[in-house]
Amino acid sequence: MNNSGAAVEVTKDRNGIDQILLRNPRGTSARVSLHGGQVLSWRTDRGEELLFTSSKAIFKPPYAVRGGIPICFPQFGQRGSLEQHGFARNRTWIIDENPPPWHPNGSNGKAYIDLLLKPSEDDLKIWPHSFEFRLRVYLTADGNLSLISRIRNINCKPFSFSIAYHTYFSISDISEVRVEGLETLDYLDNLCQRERFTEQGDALTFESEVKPSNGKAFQFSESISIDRVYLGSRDVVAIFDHERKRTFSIRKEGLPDIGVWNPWEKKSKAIADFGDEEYKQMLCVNGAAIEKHTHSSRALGCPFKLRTASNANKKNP
Ligand SMILES: O=P(O)(O)OC[C@H]1O[C@H](O)[C@H](O)[C@@H](O)[C@@H]1O
Repeated sequence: MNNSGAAVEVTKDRNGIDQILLRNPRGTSARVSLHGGQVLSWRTDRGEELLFTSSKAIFKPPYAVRGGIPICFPQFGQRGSLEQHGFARNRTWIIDENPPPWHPNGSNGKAYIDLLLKPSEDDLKIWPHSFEFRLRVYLTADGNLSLISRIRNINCKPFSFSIAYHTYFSISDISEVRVEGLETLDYLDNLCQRERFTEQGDALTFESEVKPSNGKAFQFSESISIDRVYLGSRDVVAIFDHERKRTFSIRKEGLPDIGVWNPWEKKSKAIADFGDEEYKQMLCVNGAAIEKHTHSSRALGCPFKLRTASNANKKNP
């Protein structure tokens, strides 16, 4: 516990993997696993969980955890030669015991942890670029959850990568939510071989079937799903959950794009990773950068920041 009342505790999960519990002075908490450097939980001071995790999630390698905030790196989706979403979500990260300092007073009231990932020799065989990935996860004094990533190029040879914070938000029901901030943007539809379309609606809703943008029928019957990457989006996107009267505001920096995914698709491969109809209780809205380059320098790269706030963290007046 530091003098502002913020606490950081390292414990082991039931598979013996270290996890870090962050708690801010008002009782908001977050849990981060070294498996994947993945945030698995973000709770209000009343104990309400704000992130979704599947009841079928497996919390140990070689499985990626279905829920929380997987870090997709060095590849987001299938745009590259690696396995889907890259390997970072499947590796064991370490805690940096001597993290770089915050700017003066920057850590006030914050509960935070710095994690590091460096490639193993096996990683270098499939992706021959030396890097150090530094992830800082923190809870602010008012309960917002923030992630900041910096990628350092270690051997000076420039490389490209993509990155995403694949955030599984917990929602009441997919038909009860709307997403604002994506209006008029162009997006790539993964359900149409990444063809480019322009968002027409005022806000994104899921009340009825979301068809592939080219209007063609799904290849499966009964398919309802969304899987898009919105390009060059505004830095604030909001999810409104009408039934729970809850709003999530997602503020990103250094991340030009936003992925939106819900596998409401009865025959989607991912469906097997969810309990009965559980996929209706989550929506992934992912701050992403589908194309980034490092320069030939060992300097820390520009930060990728994601801050999520929820009105569920606000005290009742
Ligand atoms: O099943 P996973 O590898 O965790 O991926 C889950 C989903 O991630 C992203 O949102 C992709 O755009 C989807 O196509 C993919 O299905």
